[in-house]
Amino acid sequence: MKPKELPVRLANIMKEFSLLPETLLSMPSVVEVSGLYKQSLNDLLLFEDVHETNEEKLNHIHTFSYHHLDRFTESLIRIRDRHKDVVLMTAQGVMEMKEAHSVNANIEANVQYFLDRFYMNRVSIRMLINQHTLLFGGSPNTHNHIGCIDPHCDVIRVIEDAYTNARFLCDQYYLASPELIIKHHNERDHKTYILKSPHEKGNNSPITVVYVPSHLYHMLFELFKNSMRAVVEFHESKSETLPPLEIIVVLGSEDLTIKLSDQGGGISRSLMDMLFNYMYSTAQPPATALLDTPPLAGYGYGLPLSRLYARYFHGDLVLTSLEGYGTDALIYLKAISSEANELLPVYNKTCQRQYTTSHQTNDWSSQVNSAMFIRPFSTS
Ligand SMILES: O=S(=O)(c1ccc(O)cc1O)N1Cc2ccccc2C1
Repeated sequence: MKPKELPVRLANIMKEFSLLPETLLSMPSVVEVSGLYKQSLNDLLLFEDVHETNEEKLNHIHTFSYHHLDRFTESLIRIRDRHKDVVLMTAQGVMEMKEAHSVNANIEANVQYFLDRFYMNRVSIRMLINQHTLLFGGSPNTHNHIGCIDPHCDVIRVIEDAYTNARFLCDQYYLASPELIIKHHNERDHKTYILKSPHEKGNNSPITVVYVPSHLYHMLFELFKNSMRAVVEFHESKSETLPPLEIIVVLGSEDLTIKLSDQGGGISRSLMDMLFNYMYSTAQPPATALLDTPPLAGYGYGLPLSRLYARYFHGDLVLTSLEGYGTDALIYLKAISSEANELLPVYNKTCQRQYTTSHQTNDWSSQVNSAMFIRPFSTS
């Protein structure tokens, strides 16, 4: 890791903090988060000079830097631990703001823009810290992982783990849970394999990708929770057997796509945007009642954060819903590792303009033109 990478990323997002609407910046939880970042930046700056030494101190630095490296790694671990509740704290700050002030579309747009970049910045900082502590922290290397990156991440296995754990939660709370059918299609050998039940081991070559298993798990666990809840609640009054979830994994030449389909009744287009909106996901209006009773409560940020994990390595997470029937959730990953570099927020004029310009009001309007709705007399 370039020695200045971490302080640069911390400093970038701290500068952006200062552009936030005062109504959010002044919230107690946000003030506390800002304090954590200042503290952590100061911790890192203590190591600033270690890398800039002239020749004659080099020998001294060698012994010192080994000792220093330990202190540097310890400092990173302390920073990672200090920031472990930042997502919850900022969500609390959003909640405090909604209770204390009226929020207009402009503030909502700024909060959405900021939190996407703030959480992406945080994912990248935690990634750097984990890489450093795993590579230099002395812990034994888990079977040729590079830090937290698995060069042969077995997608089906992570799907099975996420399904099993989400299903356990679902059974505990609803005393029922849908089955899962897994299909996978490999562009290279043009065959589609169907695994009826997840524990059945297919004898075909596993679909693997260079990825961070914990990121993939986080996304899948979130999607399984949503789909299981949807299927159980949509069908419980119908006392039918629950329709199974279906997953298809397709390894293409550029994309590795995972599509999870449920028959959970879906969601209307007008509500869909709320699922990724930090302001709605932290509020308690009926709209989020959909997704915030136990055991899925407290996962209000689950979808926006999962989408950030997907986008961090230039992938994406997309929902398409058929209201009244069910929802497809698609995770797109880069099939080629060289394409999967980090996607980082950049602090520049464009970003500053985002906070300073007021968002244009709607420049489309819906006209009811009665002439269009005059039915021709029916001939039937
Ligand atoms: O909005 S959803 O279509 C939905 C959203 C995301 C997802 O991953 C899967 C989904 O199915 N859906 C979530 C949910 C919860 C309780 C009752 C009904 C529903 C409908």
